[in-house]
Amino acid sequence: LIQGTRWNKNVITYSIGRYTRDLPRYTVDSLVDSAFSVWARASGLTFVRSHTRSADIMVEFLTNQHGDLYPFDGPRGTLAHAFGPGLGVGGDTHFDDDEHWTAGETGFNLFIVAAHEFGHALGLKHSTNPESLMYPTYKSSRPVRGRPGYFSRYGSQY
Ligand SMILES: COc1ccc(S(=O)(=O)[C@H](CC(=O)O)C(F)F)cc1
Ligand SMILES: [Zn+2]
Ligand SMILES: [Zn+2]
Repeated sequence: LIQGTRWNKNVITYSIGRYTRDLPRYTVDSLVDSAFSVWARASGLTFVRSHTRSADIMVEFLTNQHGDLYPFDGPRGTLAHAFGPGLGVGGDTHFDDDEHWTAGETGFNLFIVAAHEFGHALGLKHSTNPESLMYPTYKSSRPVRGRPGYFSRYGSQY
């Protein structure tokens, strides 16, 4: 959402608030951590998990009206949103809990969506390159035999 700025520090804290019931908490923790590590490798920033609401990036699963100007829309449609860097709501990343969140190929893959949203939380806008993590639309890519899978392609890029 409010985008185009950058964090003015290299160590950024994040905290996970409300979880989804679609996945075990430790799975959400690990997918969120992996999504941050994509950007840590790409940017040299350090992301540190905190358990307080004073963290820079609050990560939460929410539905419909949830206290900001961007209510979610039930299943499908908007999957998530993130505010650009800044104090308070800056960096906060919300996932629509009316989606079915998964760690695999069905539903919406939390790692893929989180990695995209955290790009926005770092101030990045969309890319026109369909291969890019910041491409505007979600696609669940089933790795085709012989072609690198979604993850390994990104892995090689960062
Ligand atoms: C690949 O990651 C995403 C793609 C598309 C979305 S979205 O369909 O929720 C998009 C929000 C966004 O680009 O972050 C839409 F405008 F709402 C979120 C994550
Ligand atoms: Zn929100
Ligand atoms: Zn986006």
